[in-house]
Amino acid sequence: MGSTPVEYMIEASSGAHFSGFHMDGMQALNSLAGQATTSVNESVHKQPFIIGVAGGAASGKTTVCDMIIEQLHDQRVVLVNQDSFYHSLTTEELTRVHEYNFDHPDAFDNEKLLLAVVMLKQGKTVDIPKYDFRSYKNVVSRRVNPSDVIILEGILIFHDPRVRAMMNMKIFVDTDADVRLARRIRRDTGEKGRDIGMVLDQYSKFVKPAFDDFILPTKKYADIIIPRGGDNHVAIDLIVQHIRTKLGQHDLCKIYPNLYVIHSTFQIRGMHTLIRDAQTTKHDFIFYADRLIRLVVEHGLGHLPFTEKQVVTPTGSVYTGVDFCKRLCGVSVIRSGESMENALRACCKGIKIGKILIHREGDNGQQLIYEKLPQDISDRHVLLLDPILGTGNSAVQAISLLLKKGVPEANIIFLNLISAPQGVHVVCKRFPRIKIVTSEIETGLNQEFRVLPGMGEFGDRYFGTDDE
Ligand SMILES: Nc1ncnc2c1ncn2[C@@H]1O[C@H](COP(=O)(O)OP(=O)(O)O)[C@@H](O)[C@H]1O
Ligand SMILES: Nc1ccn([C@@H]2O[C@H](COP(=O)(O)O)[C@@H](O)[C@H]2O)c(=O)n1
Ligand SMILES: [Mg+2]
Repeated sequence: MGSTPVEYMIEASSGAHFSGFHMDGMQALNSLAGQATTSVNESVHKQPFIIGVAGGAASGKTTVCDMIIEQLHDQRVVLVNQDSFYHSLTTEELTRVHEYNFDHPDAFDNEKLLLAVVMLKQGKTVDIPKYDFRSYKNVVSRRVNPSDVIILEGILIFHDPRVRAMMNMKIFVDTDADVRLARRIRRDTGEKGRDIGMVLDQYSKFVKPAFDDFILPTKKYADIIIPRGGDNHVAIDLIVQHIRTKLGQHDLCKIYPNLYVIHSTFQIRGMHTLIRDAQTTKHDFIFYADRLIRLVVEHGLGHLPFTEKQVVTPTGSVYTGVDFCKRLCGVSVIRSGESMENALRACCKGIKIGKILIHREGDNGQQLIYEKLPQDISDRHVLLLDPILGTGNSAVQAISLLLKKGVPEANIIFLNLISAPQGVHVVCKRFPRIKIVTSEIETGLNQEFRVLPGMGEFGDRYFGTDDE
């Protein structure tokens, strides 16, 4: 697998945190440092979803993994077993194999495992050794191709914090010790052709103590603990559902839990196709932009807090519902943001709407020119309106002003029609508690800081101030 230092590989992979947008991630950092330079990354690669499955020996890990793989039949899934990374025994060790502790973390080549996971995470092909339980050696290797889902399975797969950190989901299979022992005896005497006395000796000398000392302490890292292993169909269904949702999500949503991209449908794609088309008439542009804006606004309102409310229906029955949040207001970033005001007014009768004007000089120098905000804005939830999030520089100015006015960061919902990854990184990193709701994530920015593929100057097209 070459001799590239693992630390370097991890660093590159933790571009993983800018998943799918490695270069753009770096550029976002530059932007953060006030030097917004961005271009479209041509070598975008989608990050795989990495699942770790740990648990005692014979707890049912492989069985659970097989069931997940079967249910994810339409995805590219690869299973990597920690067993593959057992050190081959030397001739000396082979003569005293009954004294060898296969359940200790040192029994594995942890660096090799780490490197393999880093490479798979980066979408690279990797050769994984195959371990033979009868000869106690790595005999051959198999080629593993990049996949959408990578499942890492093994008794101590949560042991190394570097491997753990690369996992998107951690599962611990929790099976009673007696059941594990009974299964182990059956498996080792059958499949591995071992003597029952040897199996029991190994269990009391190494397997049980190592479970208590090394495996059980990693249970705390699990996101999901599955009792009854493969018999727990509900847990497996839920896990598969979650993986499917995550795979369908934009990679940025995996990094920033407060970024919400509205669920795409062919209607939504169709509307985007129309408003992005340079040939679309002004009338159609406004019509379809309004439809999309309305969807974003409705989705954004769904993130406001609510209180439970009961009403009596005309049939005399009690309906338990919710009451809308009353303390809210809109703030539009002039001029494009004003295009979103109608949709907000249509959803929230009589809502107060403030305004902010930020002057753009190039795209580095941003200057706040004008603001008119409700006096009691600090007591309100704020829907900040701007159809396009590009570099994130104007957004940072606008949000900073709201914070200065006393609006809690968590009370701000930033509504966009389209958002560039660079802007998302900048805003989400600087203001991790605000929510961004958008209808599509763009590819990137061009040299002039224009969003790509974008839809041109939104304000000009919407308000009819472009040349035509
Ligand atoms: N729910 C179950 N009921 C009965 N036998 C099971 C169950 N789950 C696993 N087994 C059996 O127990 C043994 C160990 O299961 P496996 O999934 O290989 O565990 P692990 O990968 O954790 O070592 C296998 O022989 C398997 O067929
Ligand atoms: N040569 C070996 C290598 C490992 N073991 C045992 O396998 C167990 C881990 O495998 P699971 O599929 O059960 O996770 C572990 O308890 C080792 O003791 C072995 O017996 N011989
Ligand atoms: Mg197994």
